[in-house]
Amino acid sequence: MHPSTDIPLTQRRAWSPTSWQSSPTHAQQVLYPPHTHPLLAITLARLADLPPLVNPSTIDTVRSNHAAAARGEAFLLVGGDCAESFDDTTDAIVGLKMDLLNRQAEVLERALGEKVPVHVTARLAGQYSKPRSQLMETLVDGRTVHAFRGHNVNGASAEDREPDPRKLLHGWWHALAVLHKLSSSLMNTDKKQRKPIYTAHEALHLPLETALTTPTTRYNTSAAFLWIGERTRQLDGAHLEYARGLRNPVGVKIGPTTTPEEVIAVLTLLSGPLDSKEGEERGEEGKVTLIPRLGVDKASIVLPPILRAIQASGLPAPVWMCDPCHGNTFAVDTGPENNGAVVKTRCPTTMLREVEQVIEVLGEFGVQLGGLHLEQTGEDVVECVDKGVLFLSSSSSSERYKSLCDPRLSGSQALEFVEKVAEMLVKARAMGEETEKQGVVEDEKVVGGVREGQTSLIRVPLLERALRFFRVPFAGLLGNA
Ligand SMILES: O=C[C@H](O)[C@H](O)COP(=O)(O)O
Ligand SMILES: C=C(OP(=O)(O)O)C(=O)O
Ligand SMILES: [Mn+2]
Repeated sequence: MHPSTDIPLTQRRAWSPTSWQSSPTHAQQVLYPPHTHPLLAITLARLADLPPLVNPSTIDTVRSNHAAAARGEAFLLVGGDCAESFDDTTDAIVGLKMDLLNRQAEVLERALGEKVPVHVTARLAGQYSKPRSQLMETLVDGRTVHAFRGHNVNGASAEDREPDPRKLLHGWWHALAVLHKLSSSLMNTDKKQRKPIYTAHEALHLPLETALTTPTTRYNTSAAFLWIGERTRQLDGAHLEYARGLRNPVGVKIGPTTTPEEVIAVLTLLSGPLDSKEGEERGEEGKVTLIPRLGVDKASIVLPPILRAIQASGLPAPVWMCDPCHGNTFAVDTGPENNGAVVKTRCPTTMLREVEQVIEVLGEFGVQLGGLHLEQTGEDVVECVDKGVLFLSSSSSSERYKSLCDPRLSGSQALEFVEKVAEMLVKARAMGEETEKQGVVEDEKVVGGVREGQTSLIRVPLLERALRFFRVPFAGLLGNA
């Protein structure tokens, strides 16, 4: 799925916001009908003329937050919808999302203390373009239509599936409205909003992202943080070519089939320099955020070779941000009461186990988890469940499954989830400190030449203790909704 045909840097052309156009777009291109191409061109030109949605100085701040997270000196919380809806650009719904993120940040801050500031980023104000497993969908009436690709592209209703370029401009205005709420809340005198909420989305729709990128200064001014999805991170592909030139910090999702070679190639590519001649700066730590989304019980198999390869590479340290959502999605049939509707769901306890496992494996390599990436909403939805059924026979419960794409944790589930993750992080950090002290003692013991020249900390004997240390009680965790 991800060919390791990396193009050596020496063969790459100079980067520009459009240099990706000479690389293959392996998957997920939006196929606009030919009759809309003139309108697409006009729309993209209009978008390129609009003012920045996010100020470059904000992007610089976020980049330094990510550098701190890569060093273990900050924690990044990212949360929001799978597919943000234009219909949710309301004061109430955006407000609920903000309240949830603020409460989660408070929980994490209380747990991690002053030495580890928590920075909050929302999948908001631009998370309007979606990759899909199947780009076309056959409806019950036999018609084949485009799959829903996010409100930037088409509508969720079967009648509105033709990609429409005008939606890109609508997306810009919705993003502006949401950003206005985010920034004006900081000015409220009641001080409920204590810290900025930055914005992020998947850099999927390359023509759009290009239009919103400043050519000389290389900022994508539509969000502070952008990520490349699991389906579009091909090493020779257009998405990574686009991302490698950005000044914004960039995330890369990594699924269970990811190899160490791929990760090293991704980090090398995104850590610059931009071409063989320029003498450009090398990317700093935290420029890249690796976002494992492995699925439960995969971390101990997939991550160790990757961590080993990174530690041996001398490349700038990435942020490690766990997405426990995308590897743990499954479909359920909701039964005859709901006309046999099949919907996607996730079990919060399974997701939590993935976070625990990722923290544990990172800890074995002396690395702290630097961030958490959740699909969530502040609303009281029923989309993820641990036990029981998703839809009860009453229509009120099916009305509470509202997601346009993947299932989200409800506000109460997401808060409880972060409370549990905070406990895990505290334990992991305590373990890390203990291991480091132990490492110093070990190092002192070897001075004198017995193992001179060996700089690695001796972690293996501590592993067993670490595993015992980690057990977090799960009982009674996260009931339905
Ligand atoms: O959010 C991620 C993807 O867009 C989503 O998981 C794809 O879902 P699908 O498999 O239903 O297309
Ligand atoms: C598409 C997404 O995830 P992934 O690329 O990990 O499947 C997402 O985060 O919405
Ligand atoms: Mn999703």
